[in-house]
Amino acid sequence: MSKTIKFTKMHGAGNDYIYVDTSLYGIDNPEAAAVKWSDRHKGIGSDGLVLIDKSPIPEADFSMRIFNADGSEAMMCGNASRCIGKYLHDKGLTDLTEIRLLTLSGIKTLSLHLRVDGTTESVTVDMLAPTLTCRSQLATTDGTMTDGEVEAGDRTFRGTFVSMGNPHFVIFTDNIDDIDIARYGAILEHHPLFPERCNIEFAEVEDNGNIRTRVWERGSGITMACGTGACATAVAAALTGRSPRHCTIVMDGGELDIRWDETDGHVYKTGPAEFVFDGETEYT
Ligand SMILES: N[C@@H](CCC[C@H](N)C(=O)O)C(=O)O
Repeated sequence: MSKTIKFTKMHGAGNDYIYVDTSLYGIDNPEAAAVKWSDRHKGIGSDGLVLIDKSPIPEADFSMRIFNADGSEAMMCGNASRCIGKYLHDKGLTDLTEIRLLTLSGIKTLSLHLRVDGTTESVTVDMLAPTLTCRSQLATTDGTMTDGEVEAGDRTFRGTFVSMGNPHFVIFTDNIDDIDIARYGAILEHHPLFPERCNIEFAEVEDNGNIRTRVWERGSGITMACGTGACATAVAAALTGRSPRHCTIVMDGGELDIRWDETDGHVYKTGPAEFVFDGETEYT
């Protein structure tokens, strides 16, 4: 039987998702809904689907699940987590301005920065500590790779593996605008080095110290920004001596401020969160 689902379209630095409050609207098959609704021609159009609910455990306030446009579920989404903060606060679902969000990669704290009219302008997310050794996500003998060589079709790239819960491979280059992101991103996403597939970031340090980054996301392809990808890029840049631990990542859809704290080892990500529109759709 078909039912009407209310949803909200939001974006963080151009990384756009469809948000559904599953405490109101149950979605039995989120994988299929993500594929159908994300379609930019025949659906609503998005980089994926995000489900928001109350937390099932007392240590967190709310929970999220994220499905890419191909229906695959990811452990975490940095841009969506900021949008969830705005969604919950600006729709009056919570008075909290520090929200503990349960994700598949742990509880992330969202700190909301409000405008004078009380709406949310930007959000800082404590993304917890990056993981640099992960044998399930990286098939090297020790589960690490820093500036290692990887072949992709007719090219060899050097890159660094960083997991922010989800896997990232960060490639620094001097000619970012000349790289065919669609071609090499797709090859690298499915490279045997990455048993769970991988998100791929191509990055270039600019003269002013900002890091220009273009993204190929696992399960969604080229996106305008990736929050976990921005964190992974900043961590890879600091690890390899290309940048201090606090930097600005400039993506096609906007800028994210990333700080890898020396004391607690956590990565703090600050950036915009925007409503696009509310809508409803039939769900069968
Ligand atoms: N856009 C996201 C990450 C979404 C999941 C990713 N494609 C994956 O499969 O790991 C972000 O902002 O972090």
